Amino acid sequence: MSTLNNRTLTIDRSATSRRLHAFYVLTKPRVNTLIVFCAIIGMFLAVPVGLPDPGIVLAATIGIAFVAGAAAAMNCLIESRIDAHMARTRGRPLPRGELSSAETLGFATVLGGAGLALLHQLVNPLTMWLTLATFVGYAVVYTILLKPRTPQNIVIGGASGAMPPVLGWAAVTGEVTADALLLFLIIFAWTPPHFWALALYRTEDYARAGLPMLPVTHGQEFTRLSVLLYTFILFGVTLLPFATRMSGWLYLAAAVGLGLAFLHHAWRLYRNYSDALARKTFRFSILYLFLLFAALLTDHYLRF
Ligand code: HEM
Ligand SMILES: CC(C)=CCC/C(C)=C/CC/C(C)=C/COP(=O)(O)OP(=O)(O)O
Repeated sequence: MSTLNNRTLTIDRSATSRRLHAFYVLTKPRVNTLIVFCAIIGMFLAVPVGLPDPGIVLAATIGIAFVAGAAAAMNCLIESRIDAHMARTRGRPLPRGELSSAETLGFATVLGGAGLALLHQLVNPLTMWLTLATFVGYAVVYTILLKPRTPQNIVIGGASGAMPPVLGWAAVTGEVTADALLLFLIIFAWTPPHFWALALYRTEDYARAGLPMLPVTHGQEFTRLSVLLYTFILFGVTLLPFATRMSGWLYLAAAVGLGLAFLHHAWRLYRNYSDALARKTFRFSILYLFLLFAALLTDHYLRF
């Protein structure tokens, strides 16, 4: 009898941990780690000398992470049918039937509500409103309105992905300055080459799901050219923090080095396409953004 009870307990426990893991997957934890990292860098860059208030940093980080997780869960809910058609996404909790729509909606509401309350009570109302606007920008404007309608979906929708450093900045200063907008601009220009590199080697997936991504609507060659053009724009935009004296020589060296490496990937992709190269370029885009923001932070503290 006691053996049976033990076994039932073990099965229950593993069922519970599977469900907890499914909720965790809904928040797109890997994407959101970089999103939150960029928000934290925004918090540190916003303070001219010294460190931001650790209590604000902690509350803002948790608040932004919760709302970003809720936005990802809403995206999974809205796109569960589309996700079922794509090899990359069909293993997500909703298409697999691990979680119901009601559970996902409940989870996103509680997580997002908790994040917004935290931002309002422990950070400041401006950050709460900007984070809410970012949530709506991703879950509604991008996911519902733009993504199924236009290949410019990620160019326009990228504005919400570019918000995290602005949110971090607003959290510690209570305002949004021109320097914060430069950080926005960097992620905004980075998003098209980041996403289109992936879309190039996932074109069949997107075509099957009926989504008008650039390689589906305008073909591979036009997309490769677009990646190259946006990587040039990104290169120019990343020089602005140095040009405006927001950042110094160390940052400039990193921006030029990383920018040339990104251009090298984009150029090779343009001249000599392969899925493997597109995958490599996509992976590099992530490393690039991480290192560029790390360079902004290092430069900020080594100059003082
Ligand atoms: C509208 C803007 C964006 C679009 C459409 C987009 C699209 C995508 C897609 C489709 C993936 C593959 C995800 C998967 O297979 O689960 C991905 C991965 C990723 N994205 Fe983005 N992205 C955007 C903005 C951003 C931003 C702003 C960041 C960070 C600041 C970011 C960071 C990442 C990271 C770290 C991954 C890798 C995830 C992994 O390894 O599983 N993305 N992105
Ligand atoms: C509140 C806050 C900071 C929110 C930030 C959330 C945000 C704007 C995320 C953008 C990055 C992202 C998850 C893209 C996935 O694109 P996709 O949804 O087209 O990818 P999929 O096909 O994998 O679902």
